[in-house]
Amino acid sequence: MKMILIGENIVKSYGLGVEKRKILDGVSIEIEEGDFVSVMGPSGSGKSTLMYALSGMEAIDEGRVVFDEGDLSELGEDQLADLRSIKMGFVFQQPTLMKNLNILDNIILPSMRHNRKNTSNITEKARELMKKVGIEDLENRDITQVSGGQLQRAGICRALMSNPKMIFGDEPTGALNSKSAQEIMNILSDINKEGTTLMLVTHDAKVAAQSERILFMKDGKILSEMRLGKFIEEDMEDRFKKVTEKIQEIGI
Ligand SMILES: Nc1ncnc2c1ncn2[C@@H]1O[C@H](COP(=O)(O)OP(=O)(O)OP(=O)(O)O)[C@@H](O)[C@H]1O
Repeated sequence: MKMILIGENIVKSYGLGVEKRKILDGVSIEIEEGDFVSVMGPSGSGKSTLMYALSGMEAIDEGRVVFDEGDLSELGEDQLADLRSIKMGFVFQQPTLMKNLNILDNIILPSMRHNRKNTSNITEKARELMKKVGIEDLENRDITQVSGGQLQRAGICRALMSNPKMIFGDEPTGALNSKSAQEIMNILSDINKEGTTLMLVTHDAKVAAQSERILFMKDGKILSEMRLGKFIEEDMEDRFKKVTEKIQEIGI
């Protein structure tokens, strides 16, 4: 299987002089195309920083990141921005949508940067995605007129507009009630089943239990890894138990 993402010995510090703190302390990671990886760990352990380092959002101090066979250190800022907007998709806890635009326009806005001429194709694609995630009737709504779960669905549509190879999710279900959270997880799982690689940072054992692999981080290092294999709904209870036991065992 082809590796979509390789991180080798990543070191990243924040701050200067006596304030300098190592946030990633020699992290190595390999993610196969089509994989679904969750990252768990205590608050401040470096999970989000790892995600930003792997997606080229944050420069690293040492080590190497290779995404889709390209070394990120060889790319300039503009090339990195292009890579992120074409081959990667991002879903955050709270989607950052524009208040003065309706849901549809928010979804298509980032795609206009690359494809100004073909707006009808872009709109068609956005409507197709909105249908897929069940918000097709909300395109004219203001972002203040929809629920948190609906807003997150719009965020997912926006992330999928460029058919990215990989989706990075930083607590994508963190702000949602458990029903909406599971609905978002079902959407993300379906996207993964269709071949998109998925990496999620989460505090939620139920979310992590639905992934194929879990990386457990502490103090800027990957402490251990759990391989759960492809998610099967019937195994949820077992998987959840395994994850919670591991969390207790390693004390995170
Ligand atoms: N831009 C920054 N400048 C300085 N320090 C930062 C910066 N971003 C993150 N940090 C610090 O790095 C550490 C790791 O942050 P990070 O967000 O990666 O942790 P996390 O494991 O994702 O935590 P959480 O679960 O709370 O989101 C924290 O102590 C944080 O305060």
